[in-house]
Amino acid sequence: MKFLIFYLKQATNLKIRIVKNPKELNGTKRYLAENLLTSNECNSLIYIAHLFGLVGDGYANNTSPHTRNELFGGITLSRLTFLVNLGLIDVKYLKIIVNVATKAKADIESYFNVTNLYFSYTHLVCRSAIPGLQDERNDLSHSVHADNCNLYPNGTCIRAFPSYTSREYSAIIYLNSDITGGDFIFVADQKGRDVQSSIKPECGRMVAFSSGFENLHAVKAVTEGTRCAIAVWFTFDPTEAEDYEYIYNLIRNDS
Ligand SMILES: O=C(O)CCC(=O)C(=O)O
Ligand SMILES: [Fe+2]
Repeated sequence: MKFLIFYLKQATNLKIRIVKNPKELNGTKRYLAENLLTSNECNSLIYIAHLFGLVGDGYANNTSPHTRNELFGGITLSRLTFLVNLGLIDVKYLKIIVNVATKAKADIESYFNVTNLYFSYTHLVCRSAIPGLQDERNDLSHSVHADNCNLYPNGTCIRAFPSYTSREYSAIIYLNSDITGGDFIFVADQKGRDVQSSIKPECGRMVAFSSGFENLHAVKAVTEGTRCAIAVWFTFDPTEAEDYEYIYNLIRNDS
């Protein structure tokens, strides 16, 4: 038993490993890392997403914001905090998300040599293939886009509303691989034909990148199963920051 506890403690402090640099991913300001989460942590978050995830949460209640062949749902950090405060979810699940988001922030600051990033949005999100709607699919799960600008057919990307203009860096940390499809791709064109690199979701794997036009990306169709991830965006603008201080206090008071 003692050994098991020791092992679990060790496991949650896995050292992040950078496995691909921008060159290996065929672009700039992007990298791939492993070991952000243990398999226990991934399973815990998938459990919470299944139990409490709302279809459309985090997408202004739109159940299929990107493709009608999949259902999107999840839990935003603010709703999770609300449910913890109500006593409906154990604070340990909130801790896992806050820990991984905090690790991702530190890793991104160190990799890109920047300081003073703030969390701007944290979201546990799953996308599920809708059975019966998968035959001859040739759409993407998430079409080609940049995270902080609006991409236009003439190839320009304008940093203006309705895109999230304050986002500077993006991190997607994957929770599972038991799906068909769902690869994340960096692309050089709007149609997503010129793929620069592609990443298979896997528990604890993180793709991190600057949120601008230099990092056009998309998600390939998920044709079987449910693909879950934690998406975190970072900003330099404190007025756009999520209230992590409140959440840190909530966690601290619990332990
Ligand atoms: O889930 C992913 O792999 C990427 C999602 C994404 O690009 C986004 O939400 O902006
Ligand atoms: Fe994105």
